[in-house]
Amino acid sequence: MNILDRIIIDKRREVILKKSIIPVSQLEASVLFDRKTISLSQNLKNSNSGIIAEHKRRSPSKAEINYSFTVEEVVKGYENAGACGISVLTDGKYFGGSLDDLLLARASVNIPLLRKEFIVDEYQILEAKAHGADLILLIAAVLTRDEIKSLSEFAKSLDLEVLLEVHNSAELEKSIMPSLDMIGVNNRNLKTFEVSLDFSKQLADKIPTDFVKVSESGISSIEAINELKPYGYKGFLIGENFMKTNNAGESAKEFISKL
Ligand SMILES: O=C(O)c1ccccc1NCC(=O)[C@H](O)[C@H](O)COP(=O)(O)O
Repeated sequence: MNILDRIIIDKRREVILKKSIIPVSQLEASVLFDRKTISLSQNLKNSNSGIIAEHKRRSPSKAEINYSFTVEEVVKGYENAGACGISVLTDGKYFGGSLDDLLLARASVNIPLLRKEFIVDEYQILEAKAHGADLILLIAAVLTRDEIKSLSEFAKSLDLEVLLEVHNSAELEKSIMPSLDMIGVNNRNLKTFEVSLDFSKQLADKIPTDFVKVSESGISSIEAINELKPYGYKGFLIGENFMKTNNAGESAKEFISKL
């Protein structure tokens, strides 16, 4: 079984357990539930840099990345660097993240926050809203078209934007629908961990112009961004390249200043 399938099996179990402990009414009672969200897609359209910086402690493709800074320090550093938005990984088992990370990030910055999670159930979207997210990620590789439709429409009903992630043309073709805001091409194959910017380049023309295009993963140089921009990409999701340094915020600042 590949890692993505394993993550999804664990995630479905986790959601069942969480639902039995924290009722929806408790999520809806969060003071953040009625908060007006901030649009990442608008920020990306109006930005020259387009950087979405990620808080990522570790990942299945790389054991530990960085533990020396607090969530607050990292996300404030990203905001100060001029990032358009921040992605916060909330999966615990494989990425060492949590919903508390999202909450701490929300309390620290005023730019859009993506709940980076393996979403398989509306409950996780309610959690995202209750913990201060502005947008959610849906991964086409693990969802049917009907699931993408119902989950994205549910997110939109809560005023959350939706970033749909694809890795190949079959995933893209099955997923295009009006309830998405941004389409992200993951340069990392989540089943084999192969990374190549060619995935973004090959799919670019197939993404309808109504969606903001985001290139995700494996981006570590200004040259990579300059290569991707002519393909219409407005957003660039970067995690490891910043988090592996001894100061993620400063590293993002130096990177963005060169764009
Ligand atoms: O990063 C992984 O190893 C990974 C493995 C399995 C599923 C998802 C995974 N990553 C999530 C992401 O999408 C990345 O963290 C994000 O795009 C940033 O990538 P990078 O800049 O390469 O850290």
